[in-house]
Amino acid sequence: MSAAPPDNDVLWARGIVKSHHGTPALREVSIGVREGEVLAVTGARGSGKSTLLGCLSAQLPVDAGEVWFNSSPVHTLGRAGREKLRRERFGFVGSEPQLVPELTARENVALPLLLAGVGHRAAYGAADDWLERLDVAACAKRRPEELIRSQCQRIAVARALAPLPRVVFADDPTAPLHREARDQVLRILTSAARSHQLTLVLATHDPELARYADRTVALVDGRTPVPATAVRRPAAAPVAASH
Ligand SMILES: Nc1ncnc2c1ncn2[C@@H]1O[C@H](COP(=O)(O)OP(=O)(O)OP(=O)(O)O)[C@@H](O)[C@H]1O
Repeated sequence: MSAAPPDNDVLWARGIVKSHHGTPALREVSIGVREGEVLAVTGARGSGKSTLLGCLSAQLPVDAGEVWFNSSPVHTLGRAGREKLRRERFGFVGSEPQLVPELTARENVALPLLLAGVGHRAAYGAADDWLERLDVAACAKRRPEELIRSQCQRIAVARALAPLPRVVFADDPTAPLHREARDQVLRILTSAARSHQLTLVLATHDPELARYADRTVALVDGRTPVPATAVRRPAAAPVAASH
């Protein structure tokens, strides 16, 4: 029997164990993510970052341990319950943009809003807004095949943020970007999260990118050797959500 999750933790996990086809990826990881914080999960390749984000975001069922979202258990949900939670509360940006190839940039960003029942005008209005913020408004009517990878990745970020999910999970989101675009996308992602009180969990193998986070948790070989002492970033001047 475990303790109840603290009230101010939007995500809370205790003793998560997860293997992929017999390969251990997480070995009793415990972590709390506070409401509205930007948390960086760092670690070398293969240290378990993607698996941890998968377990916290209800994409992967855990083998053992507990995951709670908003003081409700996630580890006891079946596939349908996890899908509903992901659709309604979470946004996801991966290292590949994974846009729908048949749709334009604007349609890709509007899609999750339309699927959630938002009206046509409001959904496309929000899509235009977020494309503008991510500096890809000029791509609105183009399909992914007509765009370069870094433009597609900005569109994927716009798509994740437009529905204003409670938590955004970003798994190495700047992998396809060169340095300048990388910094811009991370600034927009983190400042948008802060200005809209979204919680952002950012996995990266690049410890330099942790400077964008409020707090960092390091994974080593599927464990968190420095659990709660997590490095706290000094308060920084807020960055505007749009530019
Ligand atoms: N689908 C899979 N099948 C088998 N093993 C897997 C699978 N996914 C991950 N693993 C293994 O689980 C461990 C953790 O992988 P994970 O992708 O979570 O780490 P990571 O820190 O995100 O790595 P990277 O930075 O390369 O994405 C590694 O040993 C990896 O090889």
